[in-house]
Amino acid sequence: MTSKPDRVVLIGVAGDSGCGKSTFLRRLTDLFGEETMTVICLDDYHSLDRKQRKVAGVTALNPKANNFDLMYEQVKALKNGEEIMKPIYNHETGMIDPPELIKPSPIVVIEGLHPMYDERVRELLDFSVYLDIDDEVKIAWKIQRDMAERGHSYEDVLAAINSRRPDFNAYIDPQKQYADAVIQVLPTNLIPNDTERKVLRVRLIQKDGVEGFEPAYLFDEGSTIDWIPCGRKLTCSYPGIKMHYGPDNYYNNSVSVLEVDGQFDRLEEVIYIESHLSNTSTKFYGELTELLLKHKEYPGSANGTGLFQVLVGLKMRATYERLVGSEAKMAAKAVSN
Ligand SMILES: Nc1ncnc2c1ncn2[C@@H]1O[C@H](COP(=O)(O)OP(=O)(O)OP(=O)(O)O)[C@@H](O)[C@H]1O
Ligand SMILES: O=C(CO)[C@H](O)[C@H](O)COP(=O)(O)O
Repeated sequence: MTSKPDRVVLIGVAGDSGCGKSTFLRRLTDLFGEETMTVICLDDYHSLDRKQRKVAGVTALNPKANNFDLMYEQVKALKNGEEIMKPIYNHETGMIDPPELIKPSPIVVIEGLHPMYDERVRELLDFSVYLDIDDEVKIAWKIQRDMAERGHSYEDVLAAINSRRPDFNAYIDPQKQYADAVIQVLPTNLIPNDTERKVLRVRLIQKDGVEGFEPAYLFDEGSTIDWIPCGRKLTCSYPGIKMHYGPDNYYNNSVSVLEVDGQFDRLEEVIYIESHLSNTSTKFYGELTELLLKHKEYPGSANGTGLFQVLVGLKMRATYERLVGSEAKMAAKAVSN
């Protein structure tokens, strides 16, 4: 991007480490393209490096280890279309590297532990999502990744999760009340006493009454529906698939919840589910399924995490188009007056 964008749309993606933020961002790149989107990892606003945190006895999740004033100033500047010199937190060395120049794109995504923590930063967001992974599932994912790819032992992974829990509960988890959409990942209800955590129950919690955000729904808006789609049009092996849709209350907000428990055997058959969903913000019939099929290999593609990540991505695209479109219309009106 060389020229200053007319309107920068700011998106927040929140979640703990290892909760699927990178996977979600890869799906967003499919929708927006790398040219249109700048991603800022908020780890870069750690004010204490790894050694200093150890000395001070605080985790990276603690606000004391982060510079929210600088985060606010720089995010605001990007939203105003200005360049910034962003610090860099180096995860390999645990130190803070010299800053880098960041130019704004039409879409700026801030992702990490604290996109909605500071009220000033939160107010700047045009759309936000919180990835809420249940502890049991988080442990299973982290163990799979950190043991296979990072050489950690089972005990190391468990100890790391436990040591972060108090600060996670105090500073990260409460942000979900501010999100426009929450993707909640839970153990399945379909297998009694499941310990494998391969089959998941995934809920998409969509805030009602947010300007320009029309929650997706199943069959009939506002009704409560339980649906077993398995049969002639959807192949399901054990333990099957159950879907649910209905209104609910979440942190004193009225929300619309969509839920998928189970796994898709054949991803191309998700078109059957898609054809019963409304307000998906797709541009053509089957776009949601097509986007899912584009990256079968991403973790979660065969369950509700993939489906809802794509759906939230489509909602972000609709927000972007609405804001850019309305700004363009306002500019045209100003010229004609
Ligand atoms: N939907 C999913 N289903 C199953 N496993 C998943 C899913 N999403 C993520 N994972 C697992 O969790 C790991 C972390 O995912 P990802 O890298 O997207 O998370 P992250 O939040 O960006 O992590 P970090 O901040 O630590 O880099 C993946 O390698 C994968 O093993
Ligand atoms: O929660 C995290 C976000 O990714 C990291 O633990 C945090 O950024 C500190 O990084 P490191 O463990 O590499 O020092």
